[in-house]
Amino acid sequence: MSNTYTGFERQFIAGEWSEGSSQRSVEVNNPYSGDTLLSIGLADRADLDRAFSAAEKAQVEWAARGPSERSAVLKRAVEIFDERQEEIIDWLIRESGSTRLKATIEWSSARGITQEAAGMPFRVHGTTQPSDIPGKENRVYRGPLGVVGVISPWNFPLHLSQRSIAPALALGNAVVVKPAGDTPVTGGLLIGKILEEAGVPAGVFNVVVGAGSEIGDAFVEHRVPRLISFTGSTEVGRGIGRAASGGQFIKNVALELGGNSPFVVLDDADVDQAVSAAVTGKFLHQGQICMAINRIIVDQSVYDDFVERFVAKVKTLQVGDPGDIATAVGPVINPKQREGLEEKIATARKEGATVLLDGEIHGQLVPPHVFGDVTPDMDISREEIFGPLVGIQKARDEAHALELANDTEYGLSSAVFSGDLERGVRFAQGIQAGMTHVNDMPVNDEPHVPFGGEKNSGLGRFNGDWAIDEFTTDHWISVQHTPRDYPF
Ligand SMILES: NC(=O)C1=CN([C@@H]2O[C@H](COP(=O)(O)OP(=O)(O)OC[C@H]3O[C@@H](n4cnc5c(N)ncnc54)[C@H](O)[C@@H]3O)[C@@H](O)[C@H]2O)C=CC1
Ligand SMILES: O=C(O)c1ccc(O)c(O)c1
Repeated sequence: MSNTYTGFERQFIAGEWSEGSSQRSVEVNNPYSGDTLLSIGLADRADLDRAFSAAEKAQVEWAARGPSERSAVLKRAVEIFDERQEEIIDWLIRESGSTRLKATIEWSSARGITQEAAGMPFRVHGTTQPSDIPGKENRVYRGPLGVVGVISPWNFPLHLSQRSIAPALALGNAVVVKPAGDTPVTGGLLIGKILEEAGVPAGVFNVVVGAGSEIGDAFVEHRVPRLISFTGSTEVGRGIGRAASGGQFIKNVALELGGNSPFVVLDDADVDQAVSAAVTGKFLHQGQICMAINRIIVDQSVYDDFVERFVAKVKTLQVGDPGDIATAVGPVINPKQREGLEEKIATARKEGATVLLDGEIHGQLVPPHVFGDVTPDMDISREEIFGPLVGIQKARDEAHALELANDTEYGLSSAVFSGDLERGVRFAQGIQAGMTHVNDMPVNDEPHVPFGGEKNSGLGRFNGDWAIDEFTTDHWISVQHTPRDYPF
């Protein structure tokens, strides 16, 4: 496309692209090449206040527009996703280290939720309720919350912002988004360009790029937002939940947090199919996906066969330039994440795991590491890895496999392989998670099915009707048609 978007070095507030007012700025670097893509002056508290004030003001008129008008903006945004597909994919590769395959998947996911959201303005239903009080009519009106605050992470920055932004806007809310510092363009500013081109009114959508440490708390505690939609670590999400529900201005939260997905292979599984699912479910985006496989649990009867075939297939993965269509494993997002993975590798070795596969780390490129003879108490079993490492545990039998699968504080996604589908479903029903996939990998998302977790993986669900529930609220209005008799 000839007229690619430019001017990302600014905030998008009240329909204007303006310099951030903080003294601090952030350099955005390509995780593979190390090249500086751009430098942005960060937003300060005053910028944040301007964004929320603009959103509060613009939301009233936006909500008053008919459903077709709001839907039309989102439908135009879908067209722009199509017109600018290569531009969007290129930004995901350069800014987030996404491989071309993952960037294409993410473009499709973000486009898909935008298309799903375009139908949501027509799917908001109120109700009437009977009353025991003579002459009373009970009406329940369902409408927008007002202003929604979105805080998104760097791993699927475009989709994990858009899957909250698009439904919130469709349902008559206004939005302020704070993307992660590593991915301000794909996590927010690019969406600003797309929605601006699609005709979103000034102030209805705003992007503030700022340090979590400088504006993070102010964002969550602000008077204006009625809901904070956060995706990121459980540690940060816990604090946001406390601040949102316990601050001066109480508000709801939608939290999608960490995961520790078990991938279970039962004794009657198709081992080849399980191996293929496990390799993609572990190493797509270098494992930096909340749903990614975090633990592989294999019945002892097929353990050796699975391990041999899994390691052999992992060895064939190309590690390198994320822009090369043949690359399966690209760079991790930043040095901090790489250092964390180096620590996890050292800890796994120290705790006695058997090294089945390893390799040299070069810059942000961490090659796949596979550990065997892993036990549930090891760090690599207990913590979210968020990288191209995995431990394989041996289960005595099905009951032991389920015990191992549930031995975690998390409950986001999961998977089980069996030659008997209904056995797989019965096993899935025993897993304490928001999502389980039978004979498939745990990395799955579709715009119309409930996405979310249990336990310390978060609160709430995204997508489809579940998003409508998250981003709207009920107002009970009773109408007393005839004079009521009161006791006093
Ligand atoms: N479940 C998931 O989808 C994700 C989980 N993670 C986990 O989190 C770890 C760290 O990754 P990060 O992106 O640094 O996640 P993070 O949880 O630190 O940051 C996520 C978002 O929250 C913002 N933030 C941080 N502190 C804040 C505060 N006090 N108030 C308001 N906003 C704040 C960040 O700027 C970013 O936009 C990863 O190693 C991984 O384990 C990270 C990304 C996604
Ligand atoms: O949290 C995540 O990592 C993540 C990634 C991709 C998705 O489609 C999604 O819903 C969540």
